[in-house]
Amino acid sequence: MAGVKRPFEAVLDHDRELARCLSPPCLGADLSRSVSPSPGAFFSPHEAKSRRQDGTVTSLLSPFMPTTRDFSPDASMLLVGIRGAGKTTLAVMASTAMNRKVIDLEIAFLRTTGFSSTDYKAKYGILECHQTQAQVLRTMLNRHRHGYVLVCSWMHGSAQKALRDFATTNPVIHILREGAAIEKLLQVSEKSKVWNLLRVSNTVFRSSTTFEFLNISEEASPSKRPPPPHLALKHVERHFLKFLSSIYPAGSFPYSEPVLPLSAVPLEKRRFTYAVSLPLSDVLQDHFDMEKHVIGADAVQITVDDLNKSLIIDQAQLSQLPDSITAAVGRVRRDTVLPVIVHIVLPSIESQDTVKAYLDLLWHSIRLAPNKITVDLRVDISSLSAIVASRNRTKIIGHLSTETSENPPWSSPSWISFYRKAQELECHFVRFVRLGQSVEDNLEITSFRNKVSGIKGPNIPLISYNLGPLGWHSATMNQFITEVSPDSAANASEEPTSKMGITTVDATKALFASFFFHPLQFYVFGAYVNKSLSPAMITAGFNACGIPHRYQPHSSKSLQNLEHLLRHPNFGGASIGHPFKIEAISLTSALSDHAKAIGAVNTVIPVRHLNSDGTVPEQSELFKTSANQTGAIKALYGENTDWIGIRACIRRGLSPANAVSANTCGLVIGAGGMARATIYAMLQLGIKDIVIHNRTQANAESVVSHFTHLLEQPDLPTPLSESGRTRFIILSLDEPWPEDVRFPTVIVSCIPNNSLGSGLSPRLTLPDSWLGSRTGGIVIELGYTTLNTSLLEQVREKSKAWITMDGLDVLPEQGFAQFEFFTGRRPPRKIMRRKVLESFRHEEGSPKPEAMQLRLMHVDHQEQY
Ligand SMILES: O=C1C[C@@](O)(C(=O)O)C[C@@H](O)[C@@H]1O
Repeated sequence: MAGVKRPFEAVLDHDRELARCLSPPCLGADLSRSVSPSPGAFFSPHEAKSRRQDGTVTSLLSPFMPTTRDFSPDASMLLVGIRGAGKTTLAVMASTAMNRKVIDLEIAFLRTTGFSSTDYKAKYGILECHQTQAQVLRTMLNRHRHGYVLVCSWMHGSAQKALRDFATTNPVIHILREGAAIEKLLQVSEKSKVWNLLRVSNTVFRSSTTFEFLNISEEASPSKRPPPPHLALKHVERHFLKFLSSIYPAGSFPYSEPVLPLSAVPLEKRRFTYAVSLPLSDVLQDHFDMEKHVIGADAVQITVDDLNKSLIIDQAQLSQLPDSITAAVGRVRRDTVLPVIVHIVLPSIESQDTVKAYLDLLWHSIRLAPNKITVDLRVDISSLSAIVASRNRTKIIGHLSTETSENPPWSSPSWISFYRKAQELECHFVRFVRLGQSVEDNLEITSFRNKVSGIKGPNIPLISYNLGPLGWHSATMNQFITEVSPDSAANASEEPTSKMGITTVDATKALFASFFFHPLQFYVFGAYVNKSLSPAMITAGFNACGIPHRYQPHSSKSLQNLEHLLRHPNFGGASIGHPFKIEAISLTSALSDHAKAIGAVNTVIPVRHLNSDGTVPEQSELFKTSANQTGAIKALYGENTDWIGIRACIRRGLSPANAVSANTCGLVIGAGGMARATIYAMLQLGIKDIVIHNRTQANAESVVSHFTHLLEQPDLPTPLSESGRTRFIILSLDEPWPEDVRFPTVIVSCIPNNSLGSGLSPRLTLPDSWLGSRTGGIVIELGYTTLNTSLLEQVREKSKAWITMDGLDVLPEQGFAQFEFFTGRRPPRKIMRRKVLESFRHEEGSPKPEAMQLRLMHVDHQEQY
């Protein structure tokens, strides 16, 4: 739905009025002056005043932070921001994902008064218009507290008051866009007006909203090649849903929750997890290659170390920091699947100016809903506790770092008193780091950890280690969320500085070198896997992360003679290929819920420790006890990652116009193990009409009966529990498309297209009448031996609205999940995707070389689901 758009001049008139009402010392807003923006900024640095005439520093922001921020899953959200920020598009995305209605306040105003805001203002004057808008706003907010997405761009005082009241019970989100993008979008000749409007609106909305989301536009960056059009909106959609899921309680987005295995295991529950520390200025660089910097990391820490510099050097620079932090959090959240930590460095507590600026930045950062934020434990408890109380779902790391040679030893009681302070603040983690001064410091830290574990009160997980070369040992041995430098930094600097930390690759290599981790042997098993691309792909991942495991293909006529490989103490795990995916269940002692539901496995991992009652531990435990360890194998655990790969490709390829709704239909071709994984992926995405075509009707019937039975089970986990009226329909090619079923927008062909099985490359095409979707859809051919299948050619000829994908798209996606099971580490996605494309050798149906080149180029834009 589209909002009522006001002419741009009307927007400016309105905001000129508004600027007059704003309090001068804090904002320094004067729309009559023109400013020239600096690239990437939301407003001009020279205009924002933060130092008063008398020399005292005022608050950079007016923190508005209601403490009640525990929203119910159905709490309506209100999106506010200026025209052009993309509120309506985002509202539609949220409404589809959460199954809610959108209400545009401009339309509500028109319906209530019979006038648009502009006409009403012309007829009754500006004050009357503002009052009526505020009334409409209050009425609509009161009536629609649950189950809606509301959109509003009114900024005047009475509207702001209504926003603040609503924010005490519901999420009120300020939507921003970079100045360059708004400028381009609105095509206004006087650019300074746009920049001034942005400056004012940011200040206004920051004082009446609880959250802020930067709607990053790819076109805002002139140096970056834009992604293909069908992907541009997907990036925005994924980014926004990821942001919303950090605000709403877990489970609020049943069809878009993260499904990668490590996403379900908190960083502190795994062994050796790393937060790669990226300086704010690096993240904001135009050509910043995010993946290169986060290889092997489990979280990304944005380190804001600009406070000292800014206060001394440049007030204007300081005033830009909130915008920069917003932009950096946006980029990291959009470009990775990793949790985001914001770490603002407080250089000194002697200067009140610095502490004040520090607190302002903390208030601001909490608005961005990062997964974690650090608070410096030197700051007084009353200032920090207000921030902690407003944290919503953000976890708090009580932080203390001493980097000078006078820093107190670990035996000093001051560390213990800071730990107690963190307990009082109800921090979720404590992080203590100090410059290592002797090798003995690494031993002292162990006794310090023991001392902490004896402290009365809540047992807050402790992250503690020594910095610098003398501290590397303790940093490597720290169990979770160790701060590390990006690998690229190590490569760039020939002589590591004393403060430079270890990288994830260094740490991983050190764990293997010191026998904490052991090199293991992995396989892909199948009847004919000599040409499998998995070995090249997974090995590329191992190498990039500094992991010395080996992965090899092993073709075999049967699974029965593999026992010696599966029970070898060095066995690390295996991918299971065609035709063993169902039979491989018989090798396992326990299956994941997904593998059980699908009735097929494609991943087997060893279990080295059983529970005391002899059962296999929870999946999350396996990462800790079995990954990267040799030793006697007590059992095998079976998982299915094919559905994760198929789900990721469907999500990536479905345009917002084809977003899954109650009537979406999926068509599955085939009835083997991959067809089962596909049906399961469709159910997980909320597709409720599933049509199956298979040459042998009896096999299709058995698949349908399998899933019908599954959906009848009580206590199904979400989102399967939502699949109430799911219909399964078996159709043969000579039948017409059923009248009461929408044309399919998701088509997945699961026929193996290598020279196995049927012995045929598929020549299958669908009746033209089945391809009736006017908005096209996505067709995925799961095989990758033959890329240009008849089906893919058929839909490509039909219309550009059909997006086609093949096994070269699905293989890495399922491989990422497998890599996590095999190593307990996040996969380097681009490297693995690239390796698959580079290693591919076609059997027939040669893809044009330039087509492959194009695919390699697009690897940069592929979504991270
Ligand atoms: O289906 C496949 C392909 C595969 O078997 C291969 O040969 O690379 C690897 C499996 O993990 C995956 O499920």
